[in-house]
Amino acid sequence: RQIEPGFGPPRLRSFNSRQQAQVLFCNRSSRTVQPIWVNFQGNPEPYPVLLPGTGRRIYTYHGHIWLFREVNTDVALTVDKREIYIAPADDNGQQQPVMVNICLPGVYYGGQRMNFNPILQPAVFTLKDCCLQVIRNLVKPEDYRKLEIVTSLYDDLENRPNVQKDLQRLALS
Ligand SMILES: CC(=O)N[C@@H](C)C(=S)N1C[C@H](O)C[C@H]1C(=S)NCc1ccc(-c2scnc2C)cc1
Repeated sequence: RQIEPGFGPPRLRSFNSRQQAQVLFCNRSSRTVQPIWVNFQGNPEPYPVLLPGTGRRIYTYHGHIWLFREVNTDVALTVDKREIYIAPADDNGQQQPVMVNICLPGVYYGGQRMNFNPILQPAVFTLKDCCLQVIRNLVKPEDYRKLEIVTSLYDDLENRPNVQKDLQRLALS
């Protein structure tokens, strides 16, 4: 990826292909998922949420970039083990939609081993990440430092998932 001189860091952005693609967003997780479209300027645009276990047939375009987050917490979900999803070119106009299986990290839903009770699949967060998510849900940020825990965990709690931070990281990867 060549870095354009003087235009700041590279940005991940959707390609304006105008080639329509029909996909099926499938929320195979126990969380409420917010699809986020990375627009042509590289800015994240949130779309309507999908409740746990629901799907929705949507129109997007070849080369458009999506990522999926738990609503309110921004916890990252994955599609085929990846953080971003790029809508595929339409296979010569056969309009059968492409499945987009949105799962918690570490859960893979696809290939031959389709597990038909996907919602029960265990998430693969570390115990620490699970605990940080729970504490962030219970404690207001201004109260984190009242908790009698090792100070390094204050930083971990304050270092909550963030879409902009992840887009910058993904642009460099
Ligand atoms: C020229 C162009 O590409 N414009 C963008 C704004 C368009 S038309 N986009 C960007 C993404 O590729 C999706 C596409 C739009 S806005 N498609 C309509 C649409 C509307 C709602 C949804 C969603 S996502 C979760 N629930 C719904 C209803 C998905 C797609």
